[in-house]
Amino acid sequence: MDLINKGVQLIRRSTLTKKQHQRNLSQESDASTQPSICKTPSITSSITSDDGSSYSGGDSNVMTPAHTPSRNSTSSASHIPTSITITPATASSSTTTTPPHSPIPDYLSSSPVNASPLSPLPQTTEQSMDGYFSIPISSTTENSSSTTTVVSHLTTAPRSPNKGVYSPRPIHVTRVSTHAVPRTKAAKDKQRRRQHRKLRLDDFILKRTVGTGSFGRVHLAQSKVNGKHYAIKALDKYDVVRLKQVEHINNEPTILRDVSHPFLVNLWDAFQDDTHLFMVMDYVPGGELFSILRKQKKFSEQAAKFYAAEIVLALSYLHENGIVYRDLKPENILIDARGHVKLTDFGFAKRVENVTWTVCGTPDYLAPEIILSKGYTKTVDWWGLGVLIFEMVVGRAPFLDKNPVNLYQKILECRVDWSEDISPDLKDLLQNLLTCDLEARYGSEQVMKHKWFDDLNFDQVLRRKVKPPYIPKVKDDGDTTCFAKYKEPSHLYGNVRGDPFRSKFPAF
Ligand SMILES: Nc1ncnc2c1ncn2[C@@H]1O[C@H](COP(=O)(O)OP(=O)(O)OP(=O)(O)O)[C@@H](O)[C@H]1O
Repeated sequence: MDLINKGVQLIRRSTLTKKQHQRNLSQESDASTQPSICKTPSITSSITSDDGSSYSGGDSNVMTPAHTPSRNSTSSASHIPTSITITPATASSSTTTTPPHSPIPDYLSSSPVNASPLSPLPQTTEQSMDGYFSIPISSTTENSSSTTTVVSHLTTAPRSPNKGVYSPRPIHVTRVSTHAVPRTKAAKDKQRRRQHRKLRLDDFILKRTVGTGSFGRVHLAQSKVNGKHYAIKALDKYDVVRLKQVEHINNEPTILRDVSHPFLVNLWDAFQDDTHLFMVMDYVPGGELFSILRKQKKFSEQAAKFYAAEIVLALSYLHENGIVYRDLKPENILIDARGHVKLTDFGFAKRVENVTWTVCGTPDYLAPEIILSKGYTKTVDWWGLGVLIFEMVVGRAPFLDKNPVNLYQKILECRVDWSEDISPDLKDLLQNLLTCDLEARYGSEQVMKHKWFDDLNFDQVLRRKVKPPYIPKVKDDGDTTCFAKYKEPSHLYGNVRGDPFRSKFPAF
């Protein structure tokens, strides 16, 4: 009981610290249409014992203020329908017997990895709406074992940078990889990402903001080399340091560089200038699952099953690679042009050998073992999956209370506010995910074999062969209609000033 009080007190302190920053959708212009769910900010804090000492093994030893979001959106995404036709999954009825293991097998030829920002597009290559390009990077060969410098063959043409109009220009691309031919698709993807020089802001035309977070914003950006669109997350170094998030922020590119999976966002590079940190990712044009859920209010079980299955595979891949994600929520699930998911925001993801202690995540989604300040493992992500599925099907989180202390008590007692909307099979699955008994809580294999997923073939899911319930209407790879509008900053990046923080961010 002592431990519970300590945990709840810790959360209370943490929550109050961040309350002033807390924003939710009621601040958006179309607040009248919002359902009962709100965008919930992520929090982080290390566990400090009564005597003030820190538990070893945590991410940081200091009680940190919240990982505070500031979503300054001024209107909601315009293209998301208020009702979507949910088509049952088209996969065969057989259940997967072998859960897909890391690394991603070769048969995933339709790689989710996009064209490199420095890779010119051959004129014969058609730009695909989901960002798939089947071109090799530049004119290098994959099994070359030496470092070569190549020059693309694009013709020079005048650009209109101010209007953001793309015209190709030649660029020198240095091949830095000298590795042997990669054996797997994942390895190939990783190698492709290393095959260009370090990116810089000047390689892109920065366009509108598509999302905001605690320390900065995510821009749509267009490569000056190939005209393709990317997402650039820009974070203010000063804020990151002030809010003691240096380690988390370094974790994000470090982990993203190491992963490659159809349902994870792809990172091309991370770099910094004097004032900001930048991450260049594939742009995922369908917007947040959160926005779709908000407009829909809730999903049919069949639709929820589709999203859940893709997330199950993403989490399983991360766990097999020793990574715990720790911030599962609809805000962090993006929808690509074909309607498949891309998990983004790896700010809380961490390589975990055994257990970790940091209190981080989003209040509604916090697992009991995190609140209890117990060491925890990847089991927290399976708890998060339970909360996510519940929220998709019911339209609200399973544990709700305006008072954070009561909310955490409910979580600790696993007092789920069940709904009639849930089928017996799903209830059984959720009871095995939303359980405080860590030994009993389902993991990857048990989830995939559960009867709720009986009509879904996970091999088909992994191959992106199951038909998504909702396909966003995007007209080109830089379409932003699925994203809310945000107030743009008056001045952008590139200020040159003394930079005392550069060495704190080796991952950039
Ligand atoms: N690759 C992407 N393509 C399109 N939009 C993106 C992409 N990455 C992020 N976004 C948008 O930007 C928003 C903020 O991104 P992200 O969550 O990574 O930032 P953050 O600073 O870590 O946020 P928070 O502080 O809430 O954790 C996302 O919710 C999403 O709407």
